[in-house]
Amino acid sequence: MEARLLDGAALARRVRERVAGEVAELKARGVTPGLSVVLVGDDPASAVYVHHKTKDCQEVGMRGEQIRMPASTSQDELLAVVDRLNGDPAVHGILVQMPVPKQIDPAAVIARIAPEKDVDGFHPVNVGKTYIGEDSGFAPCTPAGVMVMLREAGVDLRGAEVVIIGRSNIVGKPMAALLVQPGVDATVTVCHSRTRDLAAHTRRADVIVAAIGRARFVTGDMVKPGAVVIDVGMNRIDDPTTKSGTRLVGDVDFEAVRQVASAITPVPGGVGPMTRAMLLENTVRAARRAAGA
Ligand SMILES: Nc1nc2c(c(=O)[nH]1)N[C@@H](CN(C=O)c1ccc(C(=O)N[C@@H](CCC(=O)O)C(=O)O)cc1)CN2
Repeated sequence: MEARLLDGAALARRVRERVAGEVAELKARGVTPGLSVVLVGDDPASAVYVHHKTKDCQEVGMRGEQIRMPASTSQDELLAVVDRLNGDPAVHGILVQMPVPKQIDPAAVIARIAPEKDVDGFHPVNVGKTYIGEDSGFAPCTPAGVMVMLREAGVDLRGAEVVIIGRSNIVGKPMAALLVQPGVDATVTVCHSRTRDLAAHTRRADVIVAAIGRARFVTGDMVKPGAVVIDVGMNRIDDPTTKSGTRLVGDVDFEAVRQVASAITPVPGGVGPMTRAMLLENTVRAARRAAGA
């Protein structure tokens, strides 16, 4: 039997509706949640993501601001913008779109964002809070979105074997932190490019989270029948049959794995829309905290 499709786009719509209600309540109290998104350079994919983020804000009634800076921007110039946003009470959330040009150290920029405005959840204070299960911080949007998808799909994580492929600071590591929290109680293995016999790990997984950044890396024979497969990958590959000549695929060989798994997320339309929705949720939470609500 083919796997159930976990529709991230539909779930993200529901999250946005809920956030819109929360925004309306805050506005009635005189607070308009505001997100400032900073894009340095002109990477076309990043420009599209930033445009979507500010548009999402406006659609739920929040203030969404886009700050574009040239690719030649120095680290000090970017830090000065972050400082200004840190001090602006109308800005509740700050996000610097990654990647930044090579003359800028991303860690220095992330560390400069006020933790209470770091709606990306990348600041060391928020990383620490995510690890110790302290919910006064912000969890990074992609793993937070995956947690909501698993919960809404009714996946029982207690004692489940979860194998994460990828150890990035944005996805793999925080994903592991969220899954092992008491109350979630998954048993987590984090695999990466140096893992020996990676398929031996994935084949015993009840849940696989693929976030390695390699197109169609997870093949059907790597998946235990009935496993739940979450695809975080976003890889653009050549496809002469499309108008653009390219196509977006995940880290999972979707057609093969859907024959084996019990549930699977598509790319596009899976984890990506939930990442955007969780950013709205973190921003409204930041505004609520700033208002003392
Ligand atoms: N500061 C940050 N930078 C980056 C992050 C991040 O969370 N914070 N994540 C990624 C990019 N990203 C958000 O910024 C992101 C990318 C794509 C999607 C998405 O919805 N994708 C769609 C497909 C889009 C397409 O067709 O190209 C989907 O999966 O359906 C959401 C968020 C790196 N940088």
